[in-house]
Amino acid sequence: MGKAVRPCSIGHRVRILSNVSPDPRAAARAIDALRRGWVVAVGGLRVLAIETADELRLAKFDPQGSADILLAGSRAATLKLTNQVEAADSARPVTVARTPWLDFTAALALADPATDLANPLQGPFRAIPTCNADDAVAALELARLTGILPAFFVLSAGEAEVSVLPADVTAYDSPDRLAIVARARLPVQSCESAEIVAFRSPETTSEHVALILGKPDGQPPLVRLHSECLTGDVLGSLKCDCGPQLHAALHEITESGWGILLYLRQEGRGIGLINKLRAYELQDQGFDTVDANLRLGFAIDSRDFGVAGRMLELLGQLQVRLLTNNPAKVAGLHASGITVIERVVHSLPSNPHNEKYLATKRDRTGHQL
Ligand SMILES: Nc1nc2c(ncn2[C@@H]2O[C@H](COP(=O)(O)OP(=O)(O)OP(=O)(O)O)[C@@H](O)[C@H]2O)c(=O)[nH]1
Ligand SMILES: [Zn+2]
Repeated sequence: MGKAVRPCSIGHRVRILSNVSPDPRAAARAIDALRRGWVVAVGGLRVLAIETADELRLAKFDPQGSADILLAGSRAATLKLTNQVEAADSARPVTVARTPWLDFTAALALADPATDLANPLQGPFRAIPTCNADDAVAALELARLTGILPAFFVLSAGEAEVSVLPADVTAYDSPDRLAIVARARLPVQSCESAEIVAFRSPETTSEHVALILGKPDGQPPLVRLHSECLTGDVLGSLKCDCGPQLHAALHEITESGWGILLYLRQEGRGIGLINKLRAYELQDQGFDTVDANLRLGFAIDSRDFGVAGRMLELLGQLQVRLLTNNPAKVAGLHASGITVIERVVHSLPSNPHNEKYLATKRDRTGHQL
């Protein structure tokens, strides 16, 4: 099957706007719109998220039935579509040409891996060059920030109620505008004199917190970056090690004299609760935590630890001892100007449900135990 030569028609009208400074609020509007199933212009593309669309919305968006499908590279690789394009990773968009048999139901099956094993896909499907690649990358990033599947019906520019540019998306996700907004005394089991400090930025809904345990004594604090895990932290899930790690960190920090636990709203390594639960469903089918993320069309880990760096900077702590097995956390803090003077191993006993998960972290994501 050869590659189709289909010209990309660039949306000049929207492109002209790229001279103005980035507007993170435009990204916030776009996230809201995608969640509600509305059409969004991302640069020179118009997209309709497959997950939040339906037959009627699709017919209105695309009366001719000519909208192609935009997928993340790692999802396309799962669908064996990447042999038709250059090597793909999750961040690299792949466009699938629309065909008469690619109706709404078929598009949903391309977007959602839940039924891959039960219903082999009907094809043939054909990958074609992606128009406005930067805009397509920004659309995929918006899907992650929205917590929906990274898959869209896509048309070139035209009317849309909401429009956003790639630079707006980057500005939205930047920790630069994070600020301290509230702080209060919070006695906790491990430390009665703890203080909680809450952070947020004007556009995002993520409210990160720091728990300061003990009194600063002039020494670099022992710090734990904890990424949100509703299932592990609150419900006591045995599938991961988050709950025990959280509680052990609170005690270890208190015992060390003083330190800080950063509770980062990065559920599911940044893909959100719903997508994490989709990954769990795939894990029930036999895929490990890494492959499950890739099959969904996400990176293995979407977290940006710059947010933690910014929080430590706002707390005036530029040197830390870090409780982690994850070298990416050390590198992420370094990249945001925080010196990690020591990495302290943070391993807890496994249980029969998380043994494989912990082995995958060691073998596939470079965790050092
Ligand atoms: N996508 C996805 N996220 C998961 C899965 N299991 C746990 N998580 C998320 O992974 C994050 C837990 O990571 P952390 O404990 O902060 O850190 P880590 O990368 O394991 O590194 P350590 O500091 O060594 O513990 C939380 O956001 C969890 O919700 C999974 O199977 N899939
Ligand atoms: Zn967890």
